[in-house]
Amino acid sequence: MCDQIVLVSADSEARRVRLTLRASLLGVALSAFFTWFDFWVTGYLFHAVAEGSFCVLLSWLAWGLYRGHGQRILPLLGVVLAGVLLAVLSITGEAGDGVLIWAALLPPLAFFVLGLWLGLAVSLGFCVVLVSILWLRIALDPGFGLNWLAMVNGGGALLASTVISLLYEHSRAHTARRLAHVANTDPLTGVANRRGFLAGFACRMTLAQRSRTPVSLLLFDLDRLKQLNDELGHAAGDAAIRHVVRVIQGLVRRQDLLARLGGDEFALLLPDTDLDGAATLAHKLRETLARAPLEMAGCTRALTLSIGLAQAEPGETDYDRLASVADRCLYRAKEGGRNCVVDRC
Ligand SMILES: Nc1nc2c(ncn2[C@@H]2O[C@H](COP(=O)(O)OP(=O)(O)OP(=O)(O)O)[C@@H](O)[C@H]2O)c(=O)[nH]1
Repeated sequence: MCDQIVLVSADSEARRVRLTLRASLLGVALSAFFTWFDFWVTGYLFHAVAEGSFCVLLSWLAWGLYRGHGQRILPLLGVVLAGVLLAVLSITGEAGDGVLIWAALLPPLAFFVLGLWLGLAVSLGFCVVLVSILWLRIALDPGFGLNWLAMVNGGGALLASTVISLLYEHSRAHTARRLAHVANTDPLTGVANRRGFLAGFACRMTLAQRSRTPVSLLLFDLDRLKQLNDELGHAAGDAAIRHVVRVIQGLVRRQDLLARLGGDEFALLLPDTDLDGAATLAHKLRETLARAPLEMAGCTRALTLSIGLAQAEPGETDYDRLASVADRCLYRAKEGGRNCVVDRC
């Protein structure tokens, strides 16, 4: 639930809802115009009534989205309404063959507003329902104002626009996931970077607040990386950073959040863990790393960590205070000679 990609996709869902609200407002303006146009200029009363009803329903939908209600169900309702309107226009045949082509607008709208799977379901459902009703009408009533050729053209356009929208939405969603991954991940180690950590932090703290469980933070820093870089080269320093991450990943739980904040500084957020539990884990990390030396550039080096700890206050969701306590402890660990854990400061 607190996965960074999930968080970013929730963010893009919120953006989608905002765009849907704007599109609805545009739809309100357009349908109001066509209601007036068909009522006063063309005299198509049936169309004027349909467009007027659409305008009222769309205004209600836009108002709901504006108030932040039903952000899942209202967009679906909006697309279904648009489908019904397009189907009614196409099925009546009053405006002739040409109007069927407007049905091809529904798939792009559905994919944009509802995303990949719901968009696909609604688009295919619309294709099946519309084509079946039109086929029945043509079969039962040869005088109906639509011919087979118009039907094949309209059905083809509808199917083509479904396939194009599907391909587009699939590639858009893939690119969004990829970008989210790159933006939130440290390329050297594959764990979260500072940005990913802060997103995951906010989500875990909110869950902990709800469940009233303790959360602790470890800040740790690899000891004497500069010296290692100078002696064995930058590639060996990189290997040391990756080794630390590998060792720690073997010791933490799925719900813990490990991140490289920058350079040789790391953070580990431990949900459902108090300060004593965090201190036990911190000692284990330090000892395990010290017992797992890394072979690099032809020699074996034991790596050590300095670790500072802090436990969040009940109800606390702010990163800065928690990080400043853990950072103070980390500073003391470095001052105290490195390769140690400081849990109270
Ligand atoms: N190889 C490598 N080195 C890095 C990377 N990022 C930062 N560094 C180096 O890591 C060193 C970190 O230095 P410090 O944390 O100040 O000090 P330290 O040598 O680790 O010593 P203490 O932290 O005081 O124990 C700097 O020399 C940085 O240039 C990286 O991605 N790869």
